[in-house]
Amino acid sequence: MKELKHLNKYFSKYKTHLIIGGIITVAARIFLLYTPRYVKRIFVAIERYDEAKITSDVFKTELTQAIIWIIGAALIAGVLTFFMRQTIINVSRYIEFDLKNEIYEQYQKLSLNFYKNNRTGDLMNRITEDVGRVRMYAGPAIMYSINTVALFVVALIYMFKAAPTLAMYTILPLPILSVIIYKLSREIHNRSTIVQEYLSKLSTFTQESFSGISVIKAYGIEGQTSSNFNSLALESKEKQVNLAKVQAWFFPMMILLIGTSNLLVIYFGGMQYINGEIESIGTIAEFIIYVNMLTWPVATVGWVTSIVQQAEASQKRINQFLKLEPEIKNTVETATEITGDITFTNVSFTYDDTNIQALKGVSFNVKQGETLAILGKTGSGKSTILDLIGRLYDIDSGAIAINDTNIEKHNLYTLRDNIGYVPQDAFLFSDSIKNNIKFGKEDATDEDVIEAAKNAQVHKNIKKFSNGYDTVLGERGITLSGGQKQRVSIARAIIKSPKILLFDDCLSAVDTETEEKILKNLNKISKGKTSIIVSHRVSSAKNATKIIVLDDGKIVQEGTHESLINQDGYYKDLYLKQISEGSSK
Ligand SMILES: Nc1ncnc2c1ncn2[C@@H]1O[C@H](COP(=O)(O)OP(=O)(O)OP(=O)(O)O)[C@@H](O)[C@H]1O
Repeated sequence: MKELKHLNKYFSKYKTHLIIGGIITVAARIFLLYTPRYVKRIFVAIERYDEAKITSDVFKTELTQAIIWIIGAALIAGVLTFFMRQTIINVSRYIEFDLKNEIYEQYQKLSLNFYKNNRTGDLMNRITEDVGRVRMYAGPAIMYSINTVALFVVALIYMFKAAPTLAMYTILPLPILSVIIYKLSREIHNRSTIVQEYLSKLSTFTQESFSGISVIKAYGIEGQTSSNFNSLALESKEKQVNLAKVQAWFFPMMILLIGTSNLLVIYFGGMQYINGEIESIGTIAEFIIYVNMLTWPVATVGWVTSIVQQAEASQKRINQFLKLEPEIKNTVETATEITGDITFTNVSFTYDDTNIQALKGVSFNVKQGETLAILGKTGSGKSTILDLIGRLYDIDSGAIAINDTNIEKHNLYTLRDNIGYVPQDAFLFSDSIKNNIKFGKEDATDEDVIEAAKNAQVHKNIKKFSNGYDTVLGERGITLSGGQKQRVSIARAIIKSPKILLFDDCLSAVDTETEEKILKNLNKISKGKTSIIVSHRVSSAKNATKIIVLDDGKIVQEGTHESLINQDGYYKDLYLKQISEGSSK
């Protein structure tokens, strides 16, 4: 129960609901237990009438009173049971909601490394499946526990008052029942975990084959994919059948044990009645009802134990993530000023997971209003520089300063708020084009969106879609071409009008003519802002204030376009290659 202590703050938050729920539960059980006692009274009345100890009128009155009590108590117990669920089960839904939000917020805070080290499926599972299991503890488990304890205590008091020896015999099989149900529940849980694993394998497989359907068709491997699916589905079916086998034991066991308890009551009750140890045959009827009423709650002891164990395991998995401290910490609470002067001094950085040293002593400076272009072979560290400016990772040595203040001394949120970042792989959400652009600035007007799209040279394309800016992208909507995606992503960055614009090879999928137009627009809108353009094309870099060329994490060339084309090296070679390619087209 150590891990489940995390939920105490929520229990305390909803304590009023829980206390009321508890009181209602106890009251409902008290009313429920009126039935066996009044059934006994009916039997006693019949016996006394039979023995002519009471008149027909008295008998009728007693019978009517008992029936009214039974119906009335059952109705009240029913209404109270409804409110019992409404309070306690609702609390479990509130806790589920709070816990999901807590986990989601924590996920948002954690750094990129966390996402690299954990699989998306696992993250999703903890926020859905695991929270679901914890909810079973916070709601049903607590409700059934109060229910069982209340029913048991009240019933035992009545039973021992009515016939102590018979009460002993009656409750004998109940612990056995509880242990059997516990064992069955555990086995059911183990097998259903395996079934869940197979279901998620199956859905991952199906999802991937649908996403990659064009590749599957192009390679003509539909048959092979179907047979892979078939074998996975076959294994999944076997696991389901295994689960069904254990589940099939549940009710027969219950029926067997209820039957045994009933037989014990009838046998020992009958003996005691014959020996005159109990006053009426009605006591046997009363006890049979008790046995049937107690069986389910006792069975739930085993079930609840297994729920608590599952919840403990799930909460442990949740706590593992909740206790993680984000690697990138915001150390400054108040907003700091960002102007756009960026200085790298001897910066080195190694990726933890791959141990690749992506930057080795990199130093450069770019002033507010200037444009820096970064070129270099693939894997030379260009994107890493951009990631470090946004503090997606913290550096190992050296220093990065923004307007002379170390980047770690800036408020992290102000810093990121002042950056417009266009990543290498433009990611667009399954939402309208308008919302995808507005993602950069939530309060942007339609005019702002159009303006940004025009500057990113994508307005004309968007206008051609029948729904224009309301066209939905992604799974539910249309797919944009690589170049269109890049331009929507550029519009999203520039709509923010940030102090620093970072473009990570984001013009690679557009033709040189469109590239030229976008660069011209960017030049216009980035007045007074700092821009860093990562590219493999000289055409993107030639107008930059400064160009640096990276090779294996080090700056190997630095200068302006004019100076670099007159210098032997990567830049000049690239320039010559690209103009010869251009002229041969
Ligand atoms: N997220 C990451 N985790 C681990 N290693 C990484 C990560 N990103 C990049 N690397 C490694 O760091 C080195 C520099 O990568 P980076 O993406 O900065 O290069 P790049 O110059 O932008 O390449 P490209 O032109 O192909 O985009 C590469 O060797 C790469 O394998």
